[in-house]
Parts: sequence; structure tokens; C-alpha cells
Amino acid sequence: MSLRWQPELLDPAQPGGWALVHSQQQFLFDDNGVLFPRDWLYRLDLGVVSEQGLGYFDGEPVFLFEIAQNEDVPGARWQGLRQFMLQDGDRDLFRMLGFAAQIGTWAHQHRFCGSCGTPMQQRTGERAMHCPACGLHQYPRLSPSMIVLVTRGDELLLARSARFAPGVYSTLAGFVEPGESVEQCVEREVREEVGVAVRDLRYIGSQGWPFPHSLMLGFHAQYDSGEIVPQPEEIEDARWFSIHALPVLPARQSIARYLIDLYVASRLGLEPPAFPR
Ligand SMILES: NC(=O)c1ccc[n+]([C@@H]2O[C@H](COP(=O)([O-])OP(=O)(O)OC[C@H]3O[C@@H](n4cnc5c(N)ncnc54)[C@H](O)[C@@H]3O)[C@@H](O)[C@H]2O)c1
Ligand SMILES: [Mg+2]
Ligand SMILES: [Zn+2]
Repeated sequence: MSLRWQPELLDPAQPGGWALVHSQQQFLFDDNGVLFPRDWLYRLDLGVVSEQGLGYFDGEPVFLFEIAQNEDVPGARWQGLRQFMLQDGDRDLFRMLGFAAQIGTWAHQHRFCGSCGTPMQQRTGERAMHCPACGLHQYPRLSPSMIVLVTRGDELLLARSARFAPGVYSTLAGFVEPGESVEQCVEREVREEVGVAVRDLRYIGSQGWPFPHSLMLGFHAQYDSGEIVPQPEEIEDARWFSIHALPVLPARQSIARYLIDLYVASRLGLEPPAFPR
């Protein structure tokens, strides 16, 4: 892991430092980037709903201003987290922004106690919100999801949702439901989304995915039986693709792409790709 970005629980009462400004998966930036002098931001009166101490970037303390909506700031613009991910190069910057977006969204959505409605308070000493009336604690939210490449020899089962960019096909993914194991989730989601049974699941690796708070658990599975039947609401199209005639694939930074590239490399006897971090 790189040393440029180090998450840490900083006390927002500590003065100075730098700050990110986030709202609804977008960050404020200008010619100097996404980090603004914190004292300068206070003067803008941005309607801050939560302030969080995030950690250190290049050794400098970084805070987050979570604001209610994207305000116009002279000389600055807003850019979505996805755009920052797609800009190749600075993975540490994206890791910091992904963390900031998840913490900011969580803080924004837990301002009031879900049990009794009292305004929540930030705890000191751990990243948690606390209800002073009933004692409820809320921690940052994570949604475990499986993602799986299903293969049959030289063929890959890839699908697209109507939300994807035109022509893009990807691996199957879905959220883990209460009470099931990730392996059961893989079997259920594949059955639901394409009507196919799989076997020989192999866990490959995981990736934090801040859109908005998934933890992707990546698998490879062998096709077992069944014909492809796309799930009407979720899957626009699903097919077998030969490793020699693949469609437009997901972004290089995604574990979806890694699962595909890894399998293709193994079939062709090529060097395995680098894991996207
Ligand atoms: N990193 C990657 O390579 C990669 C690739 C594909 C998908 N993903 C992510 O995987 C996650 C799951 O994929 P999917 O969209 O196909 O899921 P899915 O197949 O379970 O279906 C999506 C539906 O699940 C419901 N849903 C939304 N949030 C939920 C939650 N937290 N828990 C349970 N159900 C929820 C909604 O009805 C939504 O329309 C998404 O966050 C997606 O962004 C990541
Ligand atoms: Mg899905
Ligand atoms: Zn409460």
C-alpha cells in the first residue's frame, strides 16, 4: 500500500489543515486540485452538515466538509467521483476521495437517530455517530456484494444492464442478503440474473467500491448447467463471449475488469494483470 494517503481519525476541533468539499458523490476542485485551505473554506459559509477528520495526504492533515448541496464557488467546479476514478494516474487521490465520499454520505444520512429521531453526535475516539437520548451507535455503512466471472472453457458469460455505457458488457454482481454466505449469494444472483447454475467457486480478491458503499468480493465460477435467461428488470442482455472476440469491457480500475483480464491471461498463457487498488 502506498504512503501518500493514510486514513486516520482526526479531531475536527483541531485547527488548520486542508479540506475536501463533498456533496452527493461530487467534489469541489480548482486549478490546485481538490484540497482547499480549511480556514479559507470557513469564510465561504457553504452550509456544512458535517465536518470529519479523514487522515493524512502527503503527511498533511485532511478534513471533510460535507455540505447539503453543490454550491457555486467562484473559480471552482464540481466533478463526480467516477470521473476521478477514470483519470488514470493518481490512485492515492482516488482512494482518499472514495473514503471521503463514503464517510461524508454516511455522516449526512445519520444526522438523526433512526430509532428515536434525536440529533446524533459524533463520537470522539472512534468513527461513529451516537444518539445522546437512546444510546444508539451508527458506524460507517458498507454493503458486501459479490462479483463473479462465469466461464465455460474459452467462453465468458458477460451481461449488460441498461445503466451501462453503450456496448459495455461486464461480470455479474449483486448485494449479499441477510443470512446468506457470499458463496450462496453468488449462486443465487447468477441464477436470478441469467438463469444459470455454477460450480467450483474460487475466491479471487476484494475491492472497496465507493459507489456508494459496496465491498466487492470477487469470484471465478465454472458454468454448470442451464440456458441463459436474462432477468427482465436487471439484465438488458447476457451472452457467451469467446476470449478472442470480447465486447467493450468495464474500466481498468474495476475488479470486474480484473476478473476478466485474469482469466483471459490464464487461457492465453500471458502474464497475469496487476490487481486494481
Ligand atoms: N467494482 C466493480 O467492478 C463492480 C462491477 C459491477 C458492480 N459493482 C457494484 O456492485 C454492487 C452490486 O451490483 P448490482 O447493482 O448488480 O446489485 P444487484 O444485482 O443486487 O441489484 C441492484 C438492486 O439491488 C437493490 N439494492 C441497492 N442497494 C442495495 C443494498 N445495499 N442491499 C441490497 N440491495 C440493494 C436495488 O433494488 C438495486 O436496483 C453495486 O454497488 C455496483 O456498483 C462493482
Ligand atoms: Mg446485479
Ligand atoms: Zn436515539
